[in-house]
Amino acid sequence: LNEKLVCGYPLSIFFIVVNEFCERFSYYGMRAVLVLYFKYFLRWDDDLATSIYHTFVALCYLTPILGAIVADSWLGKFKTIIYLSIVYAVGQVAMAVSAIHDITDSDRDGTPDSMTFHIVLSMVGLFLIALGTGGIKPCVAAFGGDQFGEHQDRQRRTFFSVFYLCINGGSLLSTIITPVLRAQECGIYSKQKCYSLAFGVPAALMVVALVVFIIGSGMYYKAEPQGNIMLDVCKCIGFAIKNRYRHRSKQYPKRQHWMDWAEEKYDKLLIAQIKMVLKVLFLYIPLPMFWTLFDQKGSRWTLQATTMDGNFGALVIQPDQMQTVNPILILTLVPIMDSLIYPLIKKCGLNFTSNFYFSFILSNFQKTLPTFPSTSQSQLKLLNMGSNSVTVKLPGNDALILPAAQVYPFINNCNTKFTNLLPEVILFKSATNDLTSKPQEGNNAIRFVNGMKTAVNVSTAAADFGLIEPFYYSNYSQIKNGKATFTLRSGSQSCEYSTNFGFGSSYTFFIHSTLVFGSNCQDSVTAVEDIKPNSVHMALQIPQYFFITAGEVMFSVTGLEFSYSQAPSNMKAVLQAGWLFTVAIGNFIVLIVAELAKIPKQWAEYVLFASLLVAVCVIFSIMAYFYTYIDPTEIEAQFKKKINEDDEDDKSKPGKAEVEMVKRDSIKCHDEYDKATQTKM
Ligand SMILES: C[C@H](N)C(=O)N[C@@H](CCCCN)C(=O)O
Repeated sequence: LNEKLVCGYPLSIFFIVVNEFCERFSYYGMRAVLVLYFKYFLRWDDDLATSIYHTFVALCYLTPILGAIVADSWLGKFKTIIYLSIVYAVGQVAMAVSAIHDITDSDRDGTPDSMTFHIVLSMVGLFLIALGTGGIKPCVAAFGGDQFGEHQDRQRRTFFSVFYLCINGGSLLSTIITPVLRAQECGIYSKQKCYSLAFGVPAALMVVALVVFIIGSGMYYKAEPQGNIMLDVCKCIGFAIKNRYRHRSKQYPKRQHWMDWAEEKYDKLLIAQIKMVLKVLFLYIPLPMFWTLFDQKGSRWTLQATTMDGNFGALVIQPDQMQTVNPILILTLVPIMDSLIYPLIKKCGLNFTSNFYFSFILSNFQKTLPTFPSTSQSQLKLLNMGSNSVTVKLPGNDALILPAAQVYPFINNCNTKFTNLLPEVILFKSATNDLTSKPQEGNNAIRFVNGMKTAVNVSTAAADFGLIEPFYYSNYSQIKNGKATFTLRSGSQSCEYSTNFGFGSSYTFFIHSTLVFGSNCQDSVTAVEDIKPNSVHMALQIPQYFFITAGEVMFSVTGLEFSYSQAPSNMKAVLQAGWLFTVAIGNFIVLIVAELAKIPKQWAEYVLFASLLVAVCVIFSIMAYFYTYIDPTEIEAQFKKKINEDDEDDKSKPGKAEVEMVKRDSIKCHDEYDKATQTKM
């Protein structure tokens, strides 16, 4: 093993933890902005964005099985990590390139002309990333563990804690940084949200991760591939099922466990080890439901944050930055749990690792959208541009008093004819480009109506509304939250109008006919709220993050330890892959619900998930209650002792010992065992 020690730790593990930090930065940084990239760059709806996001996450947790097989039976962990990291980095670069809108923006209007190119490239990129990140996942942690000798148990445990903190450190930094990069504007011909930079930095970090890992190359202990234990396990289970089926008639005596039907061909130790694994895998059945809720942080919760108010005083939080709450809480909760809560619970005589906990999603809902006309209706807006109130009578409706400089939104059936309106009342039918949904990414959609008899030019530092003809209105422009000052210009004369914006609102500003340029035009513009600003604060997501993270600390960290401690020595990787597989299933459940169930109300979907988790928790508690802890090392030692004793006996029986030797090695040499038993017959 590694000779170079620093403070009692092999020097090589420093390269491994730095590699993990950079790799997790790369993964979580890209993941943080992914759903917004789908929605705002590829222009997918919420359900499609959520589905593709969860398909990707599910794929990331299916590929560990592939990585474990390649590493164990062919390349070894070191080479597998190197090769798959290259695939991973290429995938990240493909994502960054796919987000450059200028590549296909031949008319230079800021939107890609061939969306297919961007979709195909980003899907290829995501596939390569899933292959890379999932493939190396079971290898990196195990490779780190391999660097410690038998006598370094304490150091190995500390390594795994530091490893988990590195995961969350990388995740924390990247979920702060990449949303900031995404919010920047960049481009060659036109400026757009900088998704290419938000994906480019994670790509660079993956290259750094690879380089750091290669630098440590000379210092690692590289265990040789041990043969494919996963294949052996599958073959043994397959044989047991086949053999049980062949001997289904009542004339054959029953065996204690169905796996015992593999005894004719397979070693008793392997069978005992498989029984241990199956026992744990059975306990895993309810687990995917936790991941179903947990992994919605990156999809539904981020989309929910886009409709919320992110103003934290001195700090304005981007919707995707809310995901940082999870690693911040992990970094604070894990030390608190480890040093305070767990020892306290232990003192009370409870075995904590046997308990799994759950969290509920506290969903908050908001209604800041107005009632929009149905397909059989149209929307009218009445604007009194005069200086006195007027009474308006619309056919089939009561007379209404419309105060000066006020707008009245009115929904009616398309066929109604309006006549005899007072000349100072402007009647305009909402144009097809009226907003019917919240403006993108917490921005405000603003337009102007010119009630003057002369054309007016309106602009701000961020947007130009152009020249608005008399009694016409401009197109919408996106304005960020905070104070905005609009300059209204007619010929050489101008005046300024300032107002404050929140998040996600839409306003129509009416320029009065009475406006006098050169004076203060603050009182000559009326703001009419078409869509209310986001009224629910993003801080309300913090409790739901707290609960889900508390669940993660108690469930994920203890679950990992549980999987490791209950796995036979040669099947630790098998169970790690099984554990990660539950994450994949969890993401498939979101996929099924988002795509197939199509629950119209978001709150109903949240309630469904929370109820399912409660039900699963009850079932899981019952299963956990009946689970009896085992000590795999003890069981394996007993088997080995028995084999040694049998060996001693067999030495005195010439001929038989040779056959039994072959039988013992049958995990790897089934064919030899078959031949040996045939010879014996
Ligand atoms: C960042 C997050 N708190 C974390 O620690 N993630 C772990 C486990 C993820 C399991 C399912 N998404 C990681 O290895 O990234």
